[in-house]
Amino acid sequence: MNKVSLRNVSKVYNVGEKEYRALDHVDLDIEEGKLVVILGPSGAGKSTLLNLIGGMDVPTEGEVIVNGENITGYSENKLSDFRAESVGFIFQFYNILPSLTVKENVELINEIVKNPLDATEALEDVGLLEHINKFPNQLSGGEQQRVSIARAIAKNPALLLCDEPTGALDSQTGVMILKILKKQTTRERGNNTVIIVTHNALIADIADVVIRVKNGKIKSVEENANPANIDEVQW
Ligand SMILES: Nc1ncnc2c1ncn2[C@@H]1O[C@H](COP(=O)(O)OP(=O)(O)OP(=O)(O)O)[C@@H](O)[C@H]1O
Repeated sequence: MNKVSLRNVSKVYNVGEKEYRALDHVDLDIEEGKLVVILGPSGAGKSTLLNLIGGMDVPTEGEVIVNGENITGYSENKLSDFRAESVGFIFQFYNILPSLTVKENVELINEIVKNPLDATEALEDVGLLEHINKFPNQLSGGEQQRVSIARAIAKNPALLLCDEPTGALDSQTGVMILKILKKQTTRERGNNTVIIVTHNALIADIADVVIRVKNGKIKSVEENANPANIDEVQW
């Protein structure tokens, strides 16, 4: 089953009299339970693609279908409900609340979704068990990023969208996070689909599917018949 389908999708930004075509008539299908990596040079349209798939932005033209729902034309409120129920985000910006402890930041998710994973378990997954009672300003940058990853994992969303999730992390911690992201796609966690935007071509080796984007167009979609073992990835 397709988790995500884009039909003839374009995104045009108008700044003054100038027009920027961030995505140009894109057609794309992504199956459920896949670990997908999107590669491409700066300005290629990768983040725009992620934003449209996650219902954070709307296309200028075309249709976006996620989980069988055609989200094109949804009102702001409906898009917000869709994001809350079905989508998890991991960004370069951590978006954690400074006045809450690590554990409380992850437990926030209990107010949004019906069947979250246990916050402590998610924090153990990302290697932060010993830091759960600290406040964010008592953590390193990489640890703060892992809190936001734990929160996204605890939500256990059908679609997990990640923009440079290992950007601030060393190779060893990055590998740990990639393993967790991969685990999200297993049947045990519900065949979730994980889409990772990255500049790190090494990460593409472990993906089930690699999508290359250039100048707002999909250049190629390749299935990896034998994804590399995550433990062998180093950068
Ligand atoms: N709000 C906006 N207004 C105008 N142009 C925009 C806007 N957002 C993105 N763009 C343009 O759309 C194009 C695609 O941007 P996008 O952020 O999707 O690229 P990207 O592939 O994610 O790049 P990077 O790897 O540098 O993050 C770029 O040329 C960018 O300047």
